[in-house]
Amino acid sequence: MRDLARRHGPVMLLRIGELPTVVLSSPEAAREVMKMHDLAFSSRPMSATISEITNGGRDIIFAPYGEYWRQLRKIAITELLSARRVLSFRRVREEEVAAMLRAVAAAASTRHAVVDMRERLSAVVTDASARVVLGDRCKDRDMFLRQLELANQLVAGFNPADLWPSSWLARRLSSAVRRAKECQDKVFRIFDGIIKEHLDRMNSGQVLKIQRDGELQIPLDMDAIKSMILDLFSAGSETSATALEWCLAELIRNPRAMERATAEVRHAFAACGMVSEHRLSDLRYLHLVIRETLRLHPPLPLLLPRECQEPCSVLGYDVPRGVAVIVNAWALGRDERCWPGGDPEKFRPERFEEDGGEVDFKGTDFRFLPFGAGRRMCPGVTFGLANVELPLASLLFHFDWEVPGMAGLAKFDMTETFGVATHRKAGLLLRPIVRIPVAGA
Ligand code: HEM
Repeated sequence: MRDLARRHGPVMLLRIGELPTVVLSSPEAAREVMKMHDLAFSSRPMSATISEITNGGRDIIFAPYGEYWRQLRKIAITELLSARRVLSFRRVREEEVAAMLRAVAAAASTRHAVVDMRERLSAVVTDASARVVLGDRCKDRDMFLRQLELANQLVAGFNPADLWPSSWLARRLSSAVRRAKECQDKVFRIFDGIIKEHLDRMNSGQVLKIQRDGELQIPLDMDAIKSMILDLFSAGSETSATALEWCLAELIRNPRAMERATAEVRHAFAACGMVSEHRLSDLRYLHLVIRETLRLHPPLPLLLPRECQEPCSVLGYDVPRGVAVIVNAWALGRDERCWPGGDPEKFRPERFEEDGGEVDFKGTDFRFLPFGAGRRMCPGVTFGLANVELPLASLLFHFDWEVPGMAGLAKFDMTETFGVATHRKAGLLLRPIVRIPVAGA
């Protein structure tokens, strides 16, 4: 889509199957949709597969703009995602990261000492999120992650039932809607088990307490609660784990950046022998690394689609009602016009330093939109960053990293997978070398 936009301009109308889809690929176009006409683009298109997975949009991500959505979003923010709440979950994150470090250190002491870091990163984020959202680890975590991965592919929408919604035949021939239903059933069954175990406990997790304690304007039944929990996992864990994986992969591929980030964290925490969350804000370069990673690899490269609710004009082009609108954040992050520091394809965290720290992802700078912007902007920025910062800093503090059997770093594969969230296609098999011992390992 980036290459097409270079030929046809920053506002393109694509007809994908039966679906007219407007693709925006410049900061100016993104600003018009997410700021000037934000209200008109504050709902999302609903496909047959998304409808199955979200119970017809009874979750936060796909609920139509309105009172129901506002209530769900408010609950998620007050119970889970506000800066104060995120801070209060610090101990959970520290415990989960400590467990991951012990497991990596144990693997480092074996003869082959190769660790599947994707698996580890995914596990640490999922376990920490499960403890916060549900009140305990998810026993069926691996099965759950497989279902999330499947949902990630299905909701991308490239199946006949979603592309030709008016066709009875396409719906019959496509297995996607059936698979989406099965996927939702399996995930809800996992939640049922956890909910049953914890509903009566005092520590039953932030989201489960809402239904019991809350005086809600619009009452939520258990299916709505489960849809919301699924959202907080799918939007939260998958994105944070993906960002973490790209951070580590980029550092491996860029030894100078790795050296600088490692030196910084080892210097900052030398006296404590471990990384603790309350001083993470001292790590200036690490934050530049995270920003640069999100620029090159926004975990949701096309954000989440919006739908035009009333006819609008975007950069002089008419956008009719009902059209899906996609902002190509991946293309914005790699646009040479937006990143004057030079070579936008290159991983160079220093570019954010040279910029005087001005460019941020708070939804006001339309060159850099890893979390989107406007009313439907990601409410989980603080939670997501907390999921990335502590594990990343800790892994650099305790270990050096090698890629086993790699002839040269140029061969380190950065190909992306297909899906709403895109992670690296190749696994992240790395050899950790302990530099600073891990407590309890
Ligand atoms: C690095 C981590 C994350 C990234 C890159 C990310 C990115 C995004 C993006 C691009 C959107 C769509 C925004 C738009 O339409 O303008 C979004 C929406 C959303 N995100 Fe995140 N996210 C992250 C972490 C999280 C976390 C940790 C949570 C919760 C635990 C979360 C919950 C949500 C929800 C509920 C929405 C839907 C908001 C709505 O439609 O009103 N995200 N996220």
